[in-house]
Amino acid sequence: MKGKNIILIGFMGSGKTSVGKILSEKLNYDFKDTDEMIETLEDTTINNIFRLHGEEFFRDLETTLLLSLKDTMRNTVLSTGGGMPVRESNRKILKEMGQVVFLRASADSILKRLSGDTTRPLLKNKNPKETAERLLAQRTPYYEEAADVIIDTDNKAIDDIVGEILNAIK
Ligand SMILES: Nc1ncnc2c1ncn2[C@@H]1O[C@H](COP(=O)(O)OP(=O)(O)OP(=O)(O)O)[C@@H](O)[C@H]1O
Ligand SMILES: O=C(O)C1=C[C@@H](O)[C@@H](O)[C@H](O)C1
Ligand SMILES: [Mg+2]
Repeated sequence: MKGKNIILIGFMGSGKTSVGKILSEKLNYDFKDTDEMIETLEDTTINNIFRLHGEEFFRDLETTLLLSLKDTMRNTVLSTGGGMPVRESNRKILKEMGQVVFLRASADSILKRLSGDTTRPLLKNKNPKETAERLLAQRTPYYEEAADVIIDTDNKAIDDIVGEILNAIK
C-alpha cells in the first residue's frame, strides 16, 4: 500500500463520507472529513459559508486545511469535499498524502441519493439535474487524474464498496 492514508474523492453523493467512516473502522484508522472539519473550524455550516462568503472563500478554506494536514496525517481515511480535486495544487497534495480512491457515481445515482438534500449549496437551485450533469462532466477528468484506484458505486451497497476498496488497496 502506497503511504499510510486513504483519500476518498468523488462527486457530491458518491459516498465519500458514508464509505469513509466504515472503511476507517475496518482498517482501524482514524477518520477525517474535510467538510466536517471546515464546519467545525468555522463554527458554521457549509451552506452559511457559501451564502456569506461565496464559493472561492470555501475553496481557500479547503486548500488551507489540506496544507495543514499534509505533513502530519497518518493512518487516516480522509473523505474530501466533492470539489477538492478541482484545484491542481490540491490534486498534487492529495496524491502525496496517500492512496487516492475515486468513488465514481452516475448523475442519476447522485440525484437519487441527494433528492431532498438541503445541505449542498451547489445543488440548491431550480435545476439540480443540469448542474450535477455539467459539474460531473467538468470534474471527471480531475477525479480520474488524481485517482490511484477507481471504484464504481452505482447500484452497490456501502458495505460492498468498502469491501472493494479493501481488495483494491491490498
Ligand atoms: N452506495 C450507496 N448506495 C445508496 N446510498 C448511498 C450510497 N452512497 C451514499 N449514499 C447516500 O447518499 C447520501 C450522500 O452520501 P455521502 O454524504 O456519503 O456523500 P459524499 O460523497 O460524502 O458527498 P459530499 O461530497 O457532498 O460530501 C447519503 O444519504 C448516503 O446514505
Ligand atoms: O462538490 C462540491 O463542490 C461540494 C461538495 C461538498 O462535499 C461540499 O464540499 C460543498 O457542498 C461543495
Ligand atoms: Mg461528504
